[in-house]
Amino acid sequence: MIQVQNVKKKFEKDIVLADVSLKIEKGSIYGLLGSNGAGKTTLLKTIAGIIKQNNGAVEIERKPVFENIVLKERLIFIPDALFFFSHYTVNQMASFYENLYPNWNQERFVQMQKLLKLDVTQKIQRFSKGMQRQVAFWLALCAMPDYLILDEPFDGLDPVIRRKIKSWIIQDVAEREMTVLVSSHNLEEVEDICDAVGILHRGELLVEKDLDDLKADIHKVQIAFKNDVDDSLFEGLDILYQEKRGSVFVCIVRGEYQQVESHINKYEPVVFDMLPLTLEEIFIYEMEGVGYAIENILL
Ligand SMILES: Nc1ncnc2c1ncn2[C@@H]1O[C@H](COP(=O)(O)OP(=O)(O)OP(=O)(O)O)[C@@H](O)[C@H]1O
Repeated sequence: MIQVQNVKKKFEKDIVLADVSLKIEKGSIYGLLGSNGAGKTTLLKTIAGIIKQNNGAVEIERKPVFENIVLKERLIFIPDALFFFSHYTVNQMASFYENLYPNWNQERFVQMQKLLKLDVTQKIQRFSKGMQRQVAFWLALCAMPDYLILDEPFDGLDPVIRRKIKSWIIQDVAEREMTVLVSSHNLEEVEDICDAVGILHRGELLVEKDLDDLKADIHKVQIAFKNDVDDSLFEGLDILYQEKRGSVFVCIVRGEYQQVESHINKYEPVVFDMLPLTLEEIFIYEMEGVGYAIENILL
């Protein structure tokens, strides 16, 4: 488990992380979203133990991460700007990783090469940007980390490789309870893999949600009635948003599916649809609730 408690980080006088607390359960994938300059990379580097917070605590398995060599053998951070030693081939870089990470899996390295089809004798810096990113994931996943921290990880990967890498990550989470923290500007980019999402804005975590709960608990409802309905219909629902399009009411309702359904059915609607919301729509309504327009925060 990763636990961040009341973390503050300043660069000179600039407060980049104001007072951030979050918890990432073992074997889960957490998406950290936010606009440019929100503080995502700073938070990721703090959690990876690369930089030290000014205040608060960053712990993995209840131990401080900063300068913790034992923990770092089980943690990999893939930054947005990749780093490889110049002139190193994939094989040489793999040997470097093998020395650094005790759980290095050579068998997996060979298997993944068959799928990625990259030349292990090629100098990494001669590869394209997307191919270098493939190498970063390849090496990271062969180090068998218990904690994988990814900063804008999918930029520059083609859709086929992106899907393949996401499925490898999900497999490691499912099979050996790897814990993943991934940052992105883009909700759609991470919504298919994350269990929970937090939105960071100007150094503060605005909302943090478990996605299954969130999706199960919020619905778009379209209803129409033959005659006028009395106000008790809406009073009995937790409505986040409501508009009338002709004779059809369109509402965003929070609540358990069956409860909402049975409440509305009592009023004998002639049209009644309950539709799931996209994650982006859910966040738009949630963020409006706390006074922010999500369009200004995410892509
Ligand atoms: N080493 C540093 N020295 C001084 N200021 C820094 C340093 N690193 C980051 N900052 C500042 O901290 C703020 C947050 O930067 P950070 O890279 O964490 O944001 P981000 O959310 O990852 O942004 P982006 O999505 O654009 O990558 C920015 O204002 C940045 O200028």
